[in-house]
Amino acid sequence: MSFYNLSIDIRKQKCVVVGGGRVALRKVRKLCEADAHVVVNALDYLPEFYEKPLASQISIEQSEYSKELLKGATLVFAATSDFQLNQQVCADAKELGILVNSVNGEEYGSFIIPATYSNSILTLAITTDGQAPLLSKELRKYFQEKIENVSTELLEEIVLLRKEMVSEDDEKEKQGLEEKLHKKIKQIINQIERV
Ligand SMILES: C[C@@]1(CC(=O)O)c2cc3[nH]c(cc4nc(cc5[nH]c(cc(n2)[C@H]1CCC(=O)O)[C@@](C)(CC(=O)O)[C@@H]5CCC(=O)O)C(CC(=O)O)=C4CCC(=O)O)c(CCC(=O)O)c3CC(=O)O
Ligand SMILES: NC(=O)C1=CN([C@@H]2O[C@H](COP(=O)(O)OP(=O)(O)OC[C@H]3O[C@@H](n4cnc5c(N)ncnc54)[C@H](O)[C@@H]3O)[C@@H](O)[C@H]2O)C=CC1
Repeated sequence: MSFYNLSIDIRKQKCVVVGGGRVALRKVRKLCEADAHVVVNALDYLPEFYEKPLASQISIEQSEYSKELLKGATLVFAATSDFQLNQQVCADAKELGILVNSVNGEEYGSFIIPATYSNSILTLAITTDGQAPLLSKELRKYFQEKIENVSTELLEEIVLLRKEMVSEDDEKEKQGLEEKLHKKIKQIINQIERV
């Protein structure tokens, strides 16, 4: 199967995660990092769900699953250990026209989650189109270590330089800024290669 990748602005959007275990927790944490409005539905939860700061960022619906819970959601996650229930959540979300992720694999939901690492400017995302999640995780760790070494100041300089370049009308000046930009990018690559 081939996928189309995107980065979505999910701030304040309702996202429903069905499940209260280890995998659900991982999906919830990532959604909170992106400032989503996270509703978690399960009968029992790992203690981490009740710990701060996570507890104050999510709404816990401690009840049996019902399709009603999905209404108005932008994204849904079927993340329980009950395969049948996950299938039901996927079917309900699809019926409501909502994109859904299934922890049972790429063939059941409509999207999958890559292994990611983000600093303020750079985001690394690795996926195997569902075929080898552990490989995604281990490569994420490998590249994360390299990217963590990149200086924030240098990244910020690049962002500024790019802004200047885009708003510069004089062609010659623009070219000069582009050359500077390429030099800074080369410095970034050198920093990555040093690790
Ligand atoms: C399709 C997908 C759907 C989705 O969840 O979106 C999916 C599916 C499945 N994962 C399974 C197992 C494991 N998944 C992990 C870890 C991660 N899994 C993630 C994503 C994805 N997993 C999507 C595809 C991503 C891609 O394209 O590569 C990561 C990257 C992102 C995240 O979850 O946030 C996160 C690493 C985060 C990080 O550290 O960066 C580990 C390791 C661990 O937990 O430490 C194991 C155990 C080792 C193993 O089994 O390989 C199983 C079998 C379950 C069973 O045994 O029943 C299935 C179902 C199946 O394959 O049938
Ligand atoms: N996609 C991924 O990244 C991964 C997926 N998995 C899959 O995800 C599943 C969940 O794994 P974990 O979170 O580690 O399990 P877990 O045992 O920690 O949590 C399971 C959760 O499902 C809930 N649940 C189970 N049956 C339910 C029901 N009938 N109604 C309501 N809630 C119910 C439980 O209350 C619990 O909160 C595994 O069974 C496995 O198939 C496992 C590892 C990684």
